[in-house]
Amino acid sequence: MPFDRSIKIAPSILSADFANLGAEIQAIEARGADWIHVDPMDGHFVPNLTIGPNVVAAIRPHVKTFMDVHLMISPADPYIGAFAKAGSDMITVHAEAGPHLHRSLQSVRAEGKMAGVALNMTTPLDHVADILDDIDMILIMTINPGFGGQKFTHAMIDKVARCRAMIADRPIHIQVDGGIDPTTAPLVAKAGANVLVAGSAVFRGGSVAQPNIYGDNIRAIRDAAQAAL
Ligand SMILES: O=C(CO)[C@@H](O)[C@H](O)COP(=O)(O)O
Ligand SMILES: [Fe+2]
Repeated sequence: MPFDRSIKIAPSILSADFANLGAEIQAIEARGADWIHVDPMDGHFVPNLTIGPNVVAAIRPHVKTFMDVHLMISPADPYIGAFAKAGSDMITVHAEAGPHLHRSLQSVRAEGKMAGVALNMTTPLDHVADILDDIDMILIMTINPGFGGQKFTHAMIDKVARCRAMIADRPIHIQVDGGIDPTTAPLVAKAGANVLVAGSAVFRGGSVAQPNIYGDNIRAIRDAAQAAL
């Protein structure tokens, strides 16, 4: 199958109602979510504690699309097996999480999962330039990781463009995460990102009782991004 570089909207369930995660996932998938983005955080690599492998396993039966797991855990290696067995489709590790990024990627692929690398805003593209064959996705952070609802960092647009040039025609997704909404989505899409994570901009104003708002929010982000291509 040819590599699919079309725009994908990946709602971050960090902004969902945690008391209703299964229903929230069903609601956003029924209204256009392409991937489900999950944000495990360890209270050490980032100053927040969120989701562990048990929760990922619990929501897995509700995810019919693609489970994209962004590990904000350092070191990640001791937990890769657990998140793989919980049903992740993509496991993304931070380049800064250490101690050996390439070994982490090997572990993810050995579990039969797709392997992503997240780069914090101050981490240069050089960290992945020599290992592109071992990567399925590069996640360019557009905020400091740890919390939803932060403001997009415009300086990252040029980094996305340089990442697009670096990967050329390789089958690697470029994901952006942080402050993506209908205003910022076209900027990153034009620069070359094809997987747009959005938490607050998807869940804002909606609920499982008012799910059509999720559909409106997803559509607004996708339409804005596609109009820029
Ligand atoms: O990884 C993270 C936060 O560290 C994200 O996935 C956020 O959940 C995105 O939230 P918004 O900026 O879209 O509200
Ligand atoms: Fe994330």
